Amino acid sequence: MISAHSAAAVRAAEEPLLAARRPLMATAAFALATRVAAALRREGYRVSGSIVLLLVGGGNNGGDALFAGAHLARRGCLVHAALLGRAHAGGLAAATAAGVQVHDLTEDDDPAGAVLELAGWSGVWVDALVGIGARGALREPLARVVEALAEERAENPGGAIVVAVDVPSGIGVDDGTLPGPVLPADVTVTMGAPKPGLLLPPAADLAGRVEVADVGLDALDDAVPAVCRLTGDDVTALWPVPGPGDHKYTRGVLGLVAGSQTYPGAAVLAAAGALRTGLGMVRYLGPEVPTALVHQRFPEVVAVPGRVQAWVLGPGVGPEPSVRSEEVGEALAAALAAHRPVVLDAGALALLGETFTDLPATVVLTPHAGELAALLTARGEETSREDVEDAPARHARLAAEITGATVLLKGATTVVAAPDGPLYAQAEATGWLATAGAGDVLAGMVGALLAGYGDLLSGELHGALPSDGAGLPARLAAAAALVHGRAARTAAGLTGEATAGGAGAPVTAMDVAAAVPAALRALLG
Ligand SMILES: NC(=O)C1=CN([C@@H]2O[C@H](COP(=O)(O)OP(=O)(O)OC[C@H]3O[C@@H](n4cnc5c(N)ncnc54)[C@H](OP(=O)(O)O)[C@@H]3O)[C@@H](O)[C@H]2O)[C@H](O)CC1
Ligand SMILES: [K+]
Repeated sequence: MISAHSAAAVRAAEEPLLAARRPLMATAAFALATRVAAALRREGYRVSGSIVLLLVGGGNNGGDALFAGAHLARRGCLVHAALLGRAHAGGLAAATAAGVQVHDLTEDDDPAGAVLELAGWSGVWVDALVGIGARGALREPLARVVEALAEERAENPGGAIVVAVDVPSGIGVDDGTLPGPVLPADVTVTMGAPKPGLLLPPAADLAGRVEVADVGLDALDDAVPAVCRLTGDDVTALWPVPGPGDHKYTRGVLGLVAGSQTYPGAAVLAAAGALRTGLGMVRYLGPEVPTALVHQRFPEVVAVPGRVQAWVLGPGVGPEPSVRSEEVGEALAAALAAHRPVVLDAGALALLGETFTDLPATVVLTPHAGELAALLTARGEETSREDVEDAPARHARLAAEITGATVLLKGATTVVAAPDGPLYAQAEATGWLATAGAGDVLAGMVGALLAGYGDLLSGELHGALPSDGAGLPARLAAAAALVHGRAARTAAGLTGEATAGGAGAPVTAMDVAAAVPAALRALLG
């Protein structure tokens, strides 16, 4: 699992080390210099003779860069430091002594112009304007400098390598927002632990490859992270693998109230997602047309009421009141009365405006940005789709707090929030996954996992959730998002790992469901 910690948690972890006079900045700077050199070599450049431009702000973030610049100068780099704030005194002294050429632009009439000129000769730009000490959007003149560099980079994408120190300057460190201009990085060398903004959209998209420099912040090992990203190993540990003694009720039965006469296909897609995820049985309850379609594709689905351990309600049901949405409401009331975990998708989300106001975290909402905006607005928090897209984590958390439910916000990076505990941010998806029906498949997958843990989540097995059980629905939802993304990559002809390159090819939602077993095989072995 990749764990990100807030700026405050990192400072708290630093405190005792700084009090004990541990040379954190020296460690950070050495790691930064090493990573800059590695980035140069990866691009096929020699370290010695490369020209490096340090963009130095007035805090310790700039200090890291100045000390790193001294190391790089000693390794034969030609290092320029553009000072855009009152520079860290020790760092400046070390840099000057090592032969770094210092350009004090604090009083310059046109600092953006001066920086652009230096940037034009340089093979690496080290962004050390602000780190975790940033408050809000970059102020002038930093904003202008960053805008000019970002424009230059956009026009000349194969140009300099951009290395951000700790975070790309100016991102919302704790919430992943972009309050103002930010220079996109190729590499972010982050100190001690990733910061939430390096995992959360939209800021995470500007961080490039995130490399963690170990500066010995051991206290973070025991701290609850602010944001997590599950990796394949976490999913392997979490996925319910049946043993020889299992039968369909121990594996989990999922009740599915999805699809309508208007949108019958969603029933098939949600059933496909659930069945490919692996569970004991899908019990489908719906009108004639979707039932026939489901049976045509999956004869194993049972279409009569009976015992169920978790529910998926709403895919393929419109948001407007209808007979079908009433059925969804009745199923939700029954599921809640039986303390069963539930996934609420599409039309089911529209029920949460006035009724079902106080939900347990075992209810997982799976909105996209527009649906989340509508839900929040219906709950008195006027919100647009753009508001959600600008700050997905904040809005997912707000919806979780207001409803009590776990919220899986779909997007290129899927964010999962519970009313408390860490957020999850899963970024396995490929652009090909943005296709009709992919959300129905995901709802079925989350439902199947909840069904697998259904008796546990209902408190039936142990009378109570295990100690980490409060976060279990969020973890399961994040695991489903990971496998959904990897299945899409597999179906698109890409390798399962999100870091691998290649363009791939289009996929349908059914292709994604069909590729879930292959994605799982790669994970479960
Ligand atoms: N603590 C340590 O020994 C270590 C820290 N590391 C690195 O340090 C930074 C955090 O350093 P800090 O000095 O606390 O803060 P920053 O450098 O991130 O930023 C502070 C300066 O930035 C100015 N500022 C703040 N917000 C803005 C803004 N929106 N626009 C422009 N300028 C801004 C601020 O000026 P003020 O006038 O607002 O006070 C400061 O000048 C951390 O990120 C690490 O890189 C080491 O890595 C480990 C040791
Ligand atoms: K920075």
